[in-house]
Amino acid sequence: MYFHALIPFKPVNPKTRLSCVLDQEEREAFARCMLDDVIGAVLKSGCSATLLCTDPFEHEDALIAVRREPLNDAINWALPQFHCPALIIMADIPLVRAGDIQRLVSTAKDMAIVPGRGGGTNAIFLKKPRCFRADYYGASFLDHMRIAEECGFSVEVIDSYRMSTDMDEKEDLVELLIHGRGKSREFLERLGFALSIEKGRVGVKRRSHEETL
Ligand SMILES: Nc1nc2c(ncn2[C@@H]2O[C@H](COP(=O)(O)OP(=O)(O)OP(=O)(O)O)[C@@H](O)[C@H]2O)c(=O)[nH]1
Ligand SMILES: C[C@H](OP(=O)(O)O)C(=O)O
Repeated sequence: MYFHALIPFKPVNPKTRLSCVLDQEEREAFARCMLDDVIGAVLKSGCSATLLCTDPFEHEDALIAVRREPLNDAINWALPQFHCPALIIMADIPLVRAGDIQRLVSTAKDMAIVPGRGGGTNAIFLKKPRCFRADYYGASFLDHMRIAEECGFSVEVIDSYRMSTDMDEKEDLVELLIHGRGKSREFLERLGFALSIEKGRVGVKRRSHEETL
């Protein structure tokens, strides 16, 4: 079935938690590459994409709505306008594939939710979006489960490595370098990022800087 994906996107000064390894221009380019990977998976899954952007932005494969208010206010402005099921999916999950999205939108429950690592929420599929309210930040997964209960929704929690892995901190880049197939992995490699395999957990290093991050 055909669904509409709402993708919040912050094109200006995004991903500040990656400032230790990427400057602002690089973070903006990285965010665009991740967005391209996510939009690619969304379209391939048969859904359409609308970006909810904090600033003016253009994308040949998506509709754009510019909403300057904070994330939750922007989503909660959009949700009541849906008269059909809707998918909210974050732009920083570049490992996502079309099959993952198809699994999400084919849930038999009223809502399917994908937790993000560290307490967040990376995707929510809502059969009745007008009844729901977004509450991102903090332990948003728990907050969204509570709101679903208040709405009387049945819920499927989707266990998906690829959709749960968002690129928030430098350690997350390890997953992208190992499992990524799209533009964002290529982008990191072009900047000189590579795995740093020493003892303990695998890390990343940026070869151009000759330093282990
Ligand atoms: N519309 C909208 N989208 C946002 C906003 N803040 C973040 N996003 C998007 O929401 C998703 C998850 O956001 P975060 O992981 O917090 O990304 P971020 O704010 O760029 O990263 P940090 O600066 O490191 O917190 C990404 O798709 C962002 O592009 C906002 O204020 N408005
Ligand atoms: C928006 C926020 O993202 P995180 O900071 O957890 O990546 C959340 O998922 O609630």
